[in-house]
Amino acid sequence: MKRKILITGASGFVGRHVRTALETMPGDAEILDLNAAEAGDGPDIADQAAVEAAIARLQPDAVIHLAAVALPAEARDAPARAWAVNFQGTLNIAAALRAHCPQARLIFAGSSESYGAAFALNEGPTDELTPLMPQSVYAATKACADIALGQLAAEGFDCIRFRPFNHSGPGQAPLYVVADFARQIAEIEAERRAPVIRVGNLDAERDFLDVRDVARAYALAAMAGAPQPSKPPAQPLPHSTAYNLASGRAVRIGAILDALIGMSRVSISIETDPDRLRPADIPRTIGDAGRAAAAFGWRAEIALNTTLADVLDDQRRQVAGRSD
Ligand SMILES: C[C@H]1O[C@H](OP(=O)(O)OP(=O)(O)OC[C@H]2O[C@@H](n3cnc4c(=O)[nH]c(N)nc43)[C@H](O)[C@@H]2O)[C@@H](O)[C@@H](O)C1=O
Repeated sequence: MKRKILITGASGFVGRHVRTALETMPGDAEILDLNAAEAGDGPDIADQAAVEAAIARLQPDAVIHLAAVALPAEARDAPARAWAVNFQGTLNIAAALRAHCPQARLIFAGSSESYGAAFALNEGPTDELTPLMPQSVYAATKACADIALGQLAAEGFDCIRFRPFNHSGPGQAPLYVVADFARQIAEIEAERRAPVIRVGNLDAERDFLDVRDVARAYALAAMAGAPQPSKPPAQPLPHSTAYNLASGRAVRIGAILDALIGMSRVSISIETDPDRLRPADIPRTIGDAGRAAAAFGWRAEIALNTTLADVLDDQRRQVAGRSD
């Protein structure tokens, strides 16, 4: 029997990698794409009736819920929309599952940003028992959805709350730091921009992952417990639990910039752009992903230099493909 996996936000950056992860994983997944299954762009997840109708009709075994206002700056500029999508939208999906497919599992893409000010409480890696102390609108919407799902999980709802740390990879929009720097370098190499790269806060330190490692965690969680014909059943995941997805080490944004410039064939100077500095930027994030390792054997596998090289190549291809 195929396991029906519904992905919200399937056509987004992470969604495309989740689809690939599911397709290459043992077990038999039928991928349902909420975007493609519906007319146009699919139901607005903030629209409860539309979400309910879609879930009642599709009857998924698991939902990987990725659809979100994912850019912190966008959430800051349109907070009502960010709350409607990230918080109310998540509750809508949970409510629809409970009403129409109570056996289904919800996999929630939360965020390390939810820990916010609490990162400063820890010297070393932050684990899942650290309080959520969000500092931005984006982080608050994700933290509240995480807490609300934790409450439903305590009542027996099958829900896995992931808290992924920063992740990058091919296909990421050049609005996020790695793809942003890579895009500027690719444009400089193509002589479409002066050899000056514009940057924000280079002193921030982040625990970076490759999106393909994150996508594998979501796919594993969706497939766990699914029958696998020629193998023993996958280790069932403990329910009702939050999991960090992290590498366990922090890298200075300045080091990411240096590594990307080091991969380039041109000479580039650096200029701080005050518009890229944020009102409240967490100085340092490091995650402890020991719980995910113990529960289902997940570890970050792809080296940061591989991610950076792949993102730079991806941006070079995109810049070369542009006619302007
Ligand atoms: C975990 C979290 O991860 C993402 O949110 P983000 O952390 O805001 O991502 P970012 O790549 O824009 O910033 C990372 C760091 O890099 C610094 N930084 C310096 N200079 C530039 C710069 O020039 N551009 C950008 N974008 N950032 C810069 C910036 O100040 C920050 O400290 C989302 O996926 C979100 O959905 C999510 O959940």
